[in-house]
Parts: sequence; structure tokens; C-alpha cells
Amino acid sequence: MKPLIEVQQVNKAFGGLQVINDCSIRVERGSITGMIGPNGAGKSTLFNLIAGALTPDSGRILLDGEDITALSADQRFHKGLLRTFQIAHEFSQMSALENLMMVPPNQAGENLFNAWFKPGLVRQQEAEVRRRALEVIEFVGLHHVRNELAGNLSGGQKKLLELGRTMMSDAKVVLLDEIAAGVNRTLLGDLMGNIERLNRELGYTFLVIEHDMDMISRLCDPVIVLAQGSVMIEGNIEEIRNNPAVIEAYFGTDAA
Ligand SMILES: Nc1ncnc2c1ncn2[C@@H]1O[C@H](COP(=O)(O)OP(=O)(O)OP(=O)(O)O)[C@@H](O)[C@H]1O
Repeated sequence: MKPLIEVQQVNKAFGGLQVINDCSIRVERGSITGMIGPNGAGKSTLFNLIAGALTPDSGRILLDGEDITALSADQRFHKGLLRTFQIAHEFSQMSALENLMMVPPNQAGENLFNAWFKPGLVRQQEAEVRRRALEVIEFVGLHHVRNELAGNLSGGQKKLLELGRTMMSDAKVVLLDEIAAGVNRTLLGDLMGNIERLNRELGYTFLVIEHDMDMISRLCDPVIVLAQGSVMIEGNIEEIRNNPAVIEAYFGTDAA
């Protein structure tokens, strides 16, 4: 079967610095693929290249077999390639529920033609969006704070809300960039449980960059280790943990 994401021999330099170096990865449909690597290995740069925030100097990026290298981040989003973003400042003054209701693209309410000529349709679609937002907020465990301003939520609750926002659109694959950072262990447990359920029950595919090894061990298979802009090794977490080259890349040659 075709991989959902395929990065083929991608290169990216900033000035004279070759940050991504003939890098090829595959993210299989239905997987939660982890990506780890030492600081500066190029993980965030690779995410930006996949999401469309950066353009590669050479190489191709495919989504479900289609070459998306020339598409903008927005066009990739509409094809179901989503990335969690921090809640933007302008949304912090809206309730958690309203934040979810803002997400769906192609809302009929934004279409002037529909607003003038099909007001019934707009009301019907708004009701549908609200129903879905209520389901999603229940799913991510934030029903009790649905009317709180997003800006007043704790760090961990904001991450759950970000995950909820990705669920409001039709995602094929979700890129998660260090979502464990700054989240307390209880909420992190909820977050991981929700990612597992999205994967198992709803068929979401994930690509996860994470420094938190507990999270990588619990969720991810396979795990890709990136070093100096290319793949050092890929395998399950045990293979990664026991690989001497990985130990050296993380801890230096003195590591026992
Ligand atoms: N826009 C940019 N301009 C110049 N250099 C950049 C730019 N973005 C990243 N770099 C450099 O590219 C290298 C890789 O950075 P990147 O953030 O992709 O690594 P990372 O693996 O995500 O690191 P970390 O784990 O610390 O987040 C670093 O040396 C960084 O300084």
C-alpha cells in the first residue's frame, strides 16, 4: 500500500548550512510514527517542509501518492494534512467551544451567496458544526471548560484543545510537534489516550516529533531517528534504544 506521507531525497540549506541532507522517510497509513533526534538534527525543519511552511531545495514530498511539493501550506491543509498550532492570540478571547467551531473550512456561513439565498442551509450547517464541536470537546475531555476563554485554559488543556481543533476538519494525517512540552503528567496521559483512540478508532495517522521518551515508547511504532538532517535508523523503540549509533549520537562517545 502507498505510504500516506513520503519524503523523497529532500535537501534544505539555510545559507551555507545543510540542515536536511538527502532525507527520505515514509509514514505508513494508520501508523503513529515517531521522530526523535538530537537538538539541531533538523526535525522541525523537516516538519515545516512536510507541512508546506518551507520549500525544499530539491526532492519531493508526496501525500497519499500525490506530489504536493509545490502546494502551499493552506492547500496541503485542505488535502487533509494537518498540523497542531498553538492557539492564536486572537482566539484566546473566545471560548473553548467557539475555538472548535471556528475550524471547519468551507463553512456555508462564510459564503455570501449562501447567506443571502439559503439562510436555512446556513442555520442547518451551523447547528451541525456546533453538534460536532460538542462531540469533539467531550472526546478530548474539556466539556467542563467548554465555556471558558481559551486564553484562560492551562497549558495542558490548550494542547487538548489544539488536538480537538485538528479533529474538527477532515484529517488524513496529523503532525504533532512536541505537544508534551509543559504538560503535566495527568493531562499528558489524557492526551496520549486521545491520540491512541483517534488512531485506533477513527483511523488517524500521526507523525510525532517528541523529546518525551515515555510518550514515544507508549505511542510510536516505528520510530525514526534523525541526525544531521538524514535518517540514522528506523525501527521499533527497543531496536532504537539498543542501537549503539543512537546512544552515541545522544550521549557522545563517552556514553556507557
Ligand atoms: N530559518 C532558519 N534559518 C537559519 N537556520 C535555521 C533556520 N531554521 C533552522 N535553522 C538551523 O537548522 C538546524 C536544525 O534546526 P531544527 O530546528 O530543524 O532542529 P531540531 O531537530 O528541530 O532541533 P530541536 O530538537 O532543538 O528543536 C539548526 O542548526 C538551526 O539553527
